[in-house]
Amino acid sequence: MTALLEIRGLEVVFDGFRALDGVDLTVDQGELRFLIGPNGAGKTTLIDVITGLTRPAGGTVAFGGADLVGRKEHQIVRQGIGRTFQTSVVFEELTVVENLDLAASFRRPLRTLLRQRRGISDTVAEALETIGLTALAERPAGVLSHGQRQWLEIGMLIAQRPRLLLLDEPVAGMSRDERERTGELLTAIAEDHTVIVVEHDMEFLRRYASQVTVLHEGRVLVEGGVAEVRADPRVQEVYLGRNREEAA
Ligand SMILES: Nc1ncnc2c1ncn2[C@@H]1O[C@H](COP(=O)(O)OP(=O)(O)OP(=O)(O)O)[C@@H](O)[C@H]1O
Repeated sequence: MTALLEIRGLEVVFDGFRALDGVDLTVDQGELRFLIGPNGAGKTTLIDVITGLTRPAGGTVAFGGADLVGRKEHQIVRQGIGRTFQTSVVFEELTVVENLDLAASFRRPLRTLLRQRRGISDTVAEALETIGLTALAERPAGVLSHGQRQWLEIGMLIAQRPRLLLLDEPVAGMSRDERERTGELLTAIAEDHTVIVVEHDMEFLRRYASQVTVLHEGRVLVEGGVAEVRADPRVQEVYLGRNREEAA
């Protein structure tokens, strides 16, 4: 496998506090990697550095061989990195398909955009099918349930055809059924994308993760297969401590 993302010695300092303290992370092309860690471990900060929102004090972030440090957010999006945010980016008054179309359009020249207005592009149709919202395509996004809205956001990312997707707590606030559907969605997406998922939900992790990186106090504590990571005493201590019985 080839490394798509190679992070070395990453450091982020906020007012003297080291939020990331020498993080190394390699994610191969086609991988589905889960990133976990207790509150304040640095997970969101790491995603923020990869996407250009936060500038590191030191270290390198190579994506497809090119260094991303110092690039602007929109340049990084154009390089092929898409992320979800904790806050929604869906336009409620637009339909599901219009939201997808808008997301897809950012790479298309204006002429193509106008031509394709009359029908759904293949990219949008594919995204719609992947997220399972075809039946709701013409409904305004404002009527969607919390789970459906999260899937739409994932669909909007896919429609931009990224090489790397970064998903920040995709099952937060979801019902059991929605979690299950999200797990299946992630598995499907991971077949042809590289995906990094930040997730707190241990049950979700147990069911859908294979490779896991555990962050703790701004460093990588442990990395490996999900079973191995869950069984690691250091992980149990810092992360699963409060769920030790469940983790056993
Ligand atoms: N802009 C900022 N200014 C100062 N400190 C910050 C800033 N952003 C994050 N931090 C601090 O950096 C540390 C890492 O935060 P981060 O949000 O990356 O953790 P996390 O692993 O995503 O946690 P959570 O699971 O709670 O989302 C925390 O102690 C946080 O308070």
